[in-house]
Amino acid sequence: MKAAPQPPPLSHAHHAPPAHIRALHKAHQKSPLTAPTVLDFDNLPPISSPSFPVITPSTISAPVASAAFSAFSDEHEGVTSVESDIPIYKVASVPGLQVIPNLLPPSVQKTLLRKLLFRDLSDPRHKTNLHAHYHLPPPPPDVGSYFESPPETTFRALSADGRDLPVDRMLDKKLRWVTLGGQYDWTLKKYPVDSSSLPEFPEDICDLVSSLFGITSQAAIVNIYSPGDTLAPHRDVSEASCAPLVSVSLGCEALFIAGVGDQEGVVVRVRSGDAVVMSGEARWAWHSVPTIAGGTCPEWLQEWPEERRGWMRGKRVNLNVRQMWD
Ligand SMILES: O=C(O)CCC(=O)C(=O)O
Ligand SMILES: [Fe+2]
Repeated sequence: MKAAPQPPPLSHAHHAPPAHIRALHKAHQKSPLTAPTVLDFDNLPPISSPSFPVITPSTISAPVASAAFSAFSDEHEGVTSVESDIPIYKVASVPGLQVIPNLLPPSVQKTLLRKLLFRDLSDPRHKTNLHAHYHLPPPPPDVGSYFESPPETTFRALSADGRDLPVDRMLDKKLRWVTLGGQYDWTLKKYPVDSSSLPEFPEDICDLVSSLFGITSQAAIVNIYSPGDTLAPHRDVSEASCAPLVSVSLGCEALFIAGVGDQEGVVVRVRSGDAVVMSGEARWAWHSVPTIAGGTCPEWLQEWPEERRGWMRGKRVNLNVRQMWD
């Protein structure tokens, strides 16, 4: 019998990416989304072509997706029902890598953004990249979120010689990530040992992810990118579970690279509402984001949020969900 797969040892978090993934990343830092090396699910080659890059062995059924979306929806954005089953594509060259293009309907994307950026970002237990450098008191209850903070709001630097951070600059430039639930320590590259002090993972997001993908969300990184930003090649190996890693893209388009071991990697064009699942062998794949493309936010999302019109036009938000243990 084949032994059950095991997560790699924690020391793997400190391994350097292989040269071929670094080269692929570098080659796509300036390349257009339409480069011939890019796998684009809106422009797949004809299915008869001998090197057809994907297989579609399964779907998320329309009733399952509809139930998941309607449970998640809020009155503000309304409910959308799903008419047909949603295909899950397996990328033939990277075993275990799955892409579900166009999974989340617009109303669900807007609801998700509001939960992440209005609600969860306002909860000081979910840390951001800024907490190490600034006092970040939660927005007062009558204000509700940082997006509604008056423009004169500033955050005090922790160091005596640091400059204060105005709320505009915080939202437009400096905010790079928020961690939900299990608070990943980026310096030590691990999760805290004492889980009793962790904030709960938001229940509604956990329910959405578990009904669509069957994983138990225990930690997430919400990455907030601007055009021109990149994410260097890495592997997510700090979790003690082999459960798949689920990644949802919102806003501007990007290129996403993934490759297992020394096998050739793939470059996928990801759009707002797409999900990428790294399962099986690909759970420990090297991956990176070499390009975030400005001017590619879908039109219906460009003015979001109404409290700060146009913010989303220049952003890509990625929700990266993990199960830390079984
Ligand atoms: O932004 C993405 O698509 C990937 C993010 C990622 O790999 C991570 O947060 O570990
Ligand atoms: Fe990652």
